Amino acid sequence: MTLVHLEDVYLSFPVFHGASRSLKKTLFSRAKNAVVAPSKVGGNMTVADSSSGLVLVEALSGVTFDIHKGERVGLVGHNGAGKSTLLRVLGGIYETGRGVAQIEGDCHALIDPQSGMNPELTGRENLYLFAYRLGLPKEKIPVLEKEVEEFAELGPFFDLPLRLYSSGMGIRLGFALATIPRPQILLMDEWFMAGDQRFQDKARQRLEGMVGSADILVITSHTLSILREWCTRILWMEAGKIRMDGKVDDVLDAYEASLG
Ligand SMILES: Nc1ncnc2c1ncn2[C@@H]1O[C@H](COP(=O)(O)OP(=O)(O)OP(=O)(O)O)[C@@H](O)[C@H]1O
Repeated sequence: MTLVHLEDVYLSFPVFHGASRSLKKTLFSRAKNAVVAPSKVGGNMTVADSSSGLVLVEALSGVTFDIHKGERVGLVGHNGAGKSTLLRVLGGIYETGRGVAQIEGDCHALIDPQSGMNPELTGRENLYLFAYRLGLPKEKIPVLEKEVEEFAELGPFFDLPLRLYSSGMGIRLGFALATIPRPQILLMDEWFMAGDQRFQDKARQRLEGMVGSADILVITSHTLSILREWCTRILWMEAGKIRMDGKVDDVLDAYEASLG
């Protein structure tokens, strides 16, 4: 069974510059519980302990939803609404502070195209490392090697260390590697689609194959046309909470209207 079940999930981050005078002034000038009113950027800030002055940002605040097999869910919301944090909770990268996060099924997160890559190794060696981590059988590697080399189009740079790559070259290789698995639950951050226009077109084709074979997709994006095309359901997040959850056109129309 493939399923995502979140129940009353909370996650806060400590603010290490919480001691700054101007921030304290802002927080303590509010009501007794010192909560900064929801703004159009970031999660709410609270003073967790007034004696130490520990300040927390509430990235997720009482998030509850289920996602079932066959659903393609888009996350929208202002900057700092909690979309990437939610994606990281689903991917098991962050533990929840409170609440239940139940993820049933093999899950793969496309969040940072270069995560897990070693800058001292060549593109080809990074491919071997990636295949080893995935536990792929040895006989599959030559086929993958050809596929990645052709897709990334790095020419002689494929056999040079990653530290010599431009950022776009790093993205090409990272993308080619990260799109090898065929998970049941696919999590995707929009940064993943960076790269030059020609590469984006190729990348899109490759992604479509990956998305098509996944049982569940969760994608964050500020590009609403992508969400309208790829999703069956939208979660609109605001300051760590779900503001609206429903059909693509209903939610995106309301979201667009709120942008003014
Ligand atoms: N590692 C971290 N340490 C401290 N605060 C964090 C951290 N990650 C996120 N936050 C805070 O949590 C809140 C939610 O951030 P998140 O990155 O999830 O937002 P987002 O909706 O993905 O934003 P964007 O659209 O700008 O990418 C923000 O207020 C942010 O400042």
